[in-house]
Amino acid sequence: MERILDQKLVSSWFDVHQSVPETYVFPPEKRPGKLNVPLCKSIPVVDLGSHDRRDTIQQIFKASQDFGFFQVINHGVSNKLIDDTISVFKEFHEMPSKDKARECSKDPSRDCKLYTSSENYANEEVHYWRDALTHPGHTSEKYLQYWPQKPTQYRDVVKRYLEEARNLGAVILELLAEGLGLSAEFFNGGHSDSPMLLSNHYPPCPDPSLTLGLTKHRDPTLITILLQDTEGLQVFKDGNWIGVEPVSTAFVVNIGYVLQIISNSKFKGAEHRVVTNSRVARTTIAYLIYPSNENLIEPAKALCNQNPPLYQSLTFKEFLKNFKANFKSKIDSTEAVLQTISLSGS
Ligand SMILES: O=C(O)CCC(=O)C(=O)O
Ligand SMILES: [Fe+2]
Repeated sequence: MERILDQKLVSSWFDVHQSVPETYVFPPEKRPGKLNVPLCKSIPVVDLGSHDRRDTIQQIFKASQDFGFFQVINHGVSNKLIDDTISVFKEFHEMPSKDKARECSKDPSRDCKLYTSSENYANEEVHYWRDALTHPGHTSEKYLQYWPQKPTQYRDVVKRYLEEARNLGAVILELLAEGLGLSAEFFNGGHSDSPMLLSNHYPPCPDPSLTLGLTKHRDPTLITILLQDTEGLQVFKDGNWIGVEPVSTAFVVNIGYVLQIISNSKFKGAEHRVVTNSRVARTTIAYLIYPSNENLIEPAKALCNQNPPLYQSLTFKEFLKNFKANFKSKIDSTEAVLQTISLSGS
């Protein structure tokens, strides 16, 4: 099993090919098209160090409505920790594939794991040009015992990083809650207490016009907080793809389906994708804020006074089951994910 995985990792073979293997070539209508899309200066970069809290809330609210995306700076996470974190994941993905597979095979429940393309590799028609490492975002020994021990600084750096990410997530969720007119603590607890870490790695690709790192999707999260240092992430806005500009030491935040439901569609889960490039490997680190499985996902009551609820209630576990059944990489079905629970008939 491990041997098979390590041979499939894009990072294990990308440099022995002059051209893109057939199983990675998207059909013409699904290809990324124009690669040099404009980098978007209009996706707001919000200064969390500002003392004008009302203004900060307003900026985040507007960005969440307009784009489902914003970036944050002056967030309190040190530049050194951000650099160390990016370095440790780059180093991880550059290790020999066998070592990577071994370092990620300690967890009997397979919550800590390495995979390539998507978790649905066996059933995909076309594979994505990415490898991924994921594990729960909790930092207690119960979880940490299964994390990689190579690179040697992995556990130390990633533990500190995840502690900071948790705090930052709580700050952002308070600002989002207040913007929606909910209590600042609204998202504390069950709505946000099952975070996951996901490190994506996209090796250089001989022909980026044929491949995708990730197809158009919305995240099944409450929100996602991403670290990126290289271009590649694009947002679908008003029928066009726009690039999310890497801002040094900023975090990119995007709204997921769960917040779309809870906000009764005041915020929309942002559609995004990842394109590849031929020059450098791109490594990103996502902190995915998920509810716990039994948490009830439904439009917040306070948001259903003037507007009827647009979605049925369901547990997060049920939501995920729906999500996996409806979101097939083969079809462009970001809307289909919510159709089964939509009350509006649209
Ligand atoms: O790597 C990126 O830039 C984005 C990754 C992403 O969208 C995801 O993991 O859901
Ligand atoms: Fe995503």
